[in-house]
Amino acid sequence: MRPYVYLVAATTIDGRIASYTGYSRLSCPYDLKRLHSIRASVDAIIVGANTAIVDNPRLTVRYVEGKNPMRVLIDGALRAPLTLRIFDSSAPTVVFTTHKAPQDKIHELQKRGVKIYITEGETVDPAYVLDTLYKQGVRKVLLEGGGRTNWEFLSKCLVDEIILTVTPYVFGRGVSLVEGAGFATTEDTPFALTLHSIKLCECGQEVVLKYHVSCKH
Ligand SMILES: NC(=O)C1=CN([C@@H]2O[C@H](COP(=O)(O)OP(=O)(O)OC[C@H]3O[C@@H](n4cnc5c(N)ncnc54)[C@H](O)[C@@H]3O)[C@@H](O)[C@H]2O)C=CC1
Ligand SMILES: Nc1nc(O)c(N)c(N[C@@H]2O[C@H](COP(=O)(O)O)[C@@H](O)[C@H]2O)n1
Repeated sequence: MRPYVYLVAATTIDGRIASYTGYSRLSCPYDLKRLHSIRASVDAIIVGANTAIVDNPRLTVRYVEGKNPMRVLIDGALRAPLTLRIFDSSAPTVVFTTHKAPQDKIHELQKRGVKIYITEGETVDPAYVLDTLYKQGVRKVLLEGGGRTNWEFLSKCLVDEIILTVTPYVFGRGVSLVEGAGFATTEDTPFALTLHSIKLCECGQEVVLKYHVSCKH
């Protein structure tokens, strides 16, 4: 058993979630409200190290009423500086890392109440992350990127729903919604997407697409 996983992001029309400089503020206020409603409905939010470092996000519920979910950072080498907001006391934070993590950083975070899982291997197995969270009572997870982390979960068929807001911008290069080794053809994906709904955002300029993800095998 594992939690239900929503992958939520805002992209440009050329499929980028960030520009080549890391700029990623794409969503309008209505879309941010939608994002925060999803945050309020889940038990945990997962982000990768680059998102934590580049954006320094709070990952809290602010634009709607609701409880802050647990924040989960996947950071194989524990590169995230201790000064990041994700390590403040506004919500519980859990880190999944590997033997590459510096010991002094681990101890400092543990002192602050951050739960650290040091997993075997060179990278963190996303299935292990979900299994561990499930055992802690987490039933719904919001995967908030970035591209590499989205790949880690999606390529292993560990996403159930994708909620994508397409915004009226073009970056030309930057970080794609999913950043990994890639698939050669549409046949090669281990999953299939089914369009569930299309909604024009209240701002009139953004389109919210919902896809259900099913595993082929
Ligand atoms: N527009 C949007 O909706 C969003 C945009 N972003 C943007 O995405 C960009 C970051 O995306 P990426 O560079 O693709 O990085 P990322 O945020 O996915 O982080 C990748 C890093 O996380 C760690 N990591 C992830 N999975 C791991 C695993 N299985 N094992 C070990 N370590 C693992 C590694 O350190 C890896 O280098 C940022 O610029 C951010 O602003 C992020 C979220 C949403
Ligand atoms: N859905 C969505 N739309 C955007 O335009 C975004 N830039 C993001 N980014 C995600 O939100 C995090 C920032 O969260 P806080 O406002 O600091 O709580 C950022 O790190 C991405 O995960 N998402």
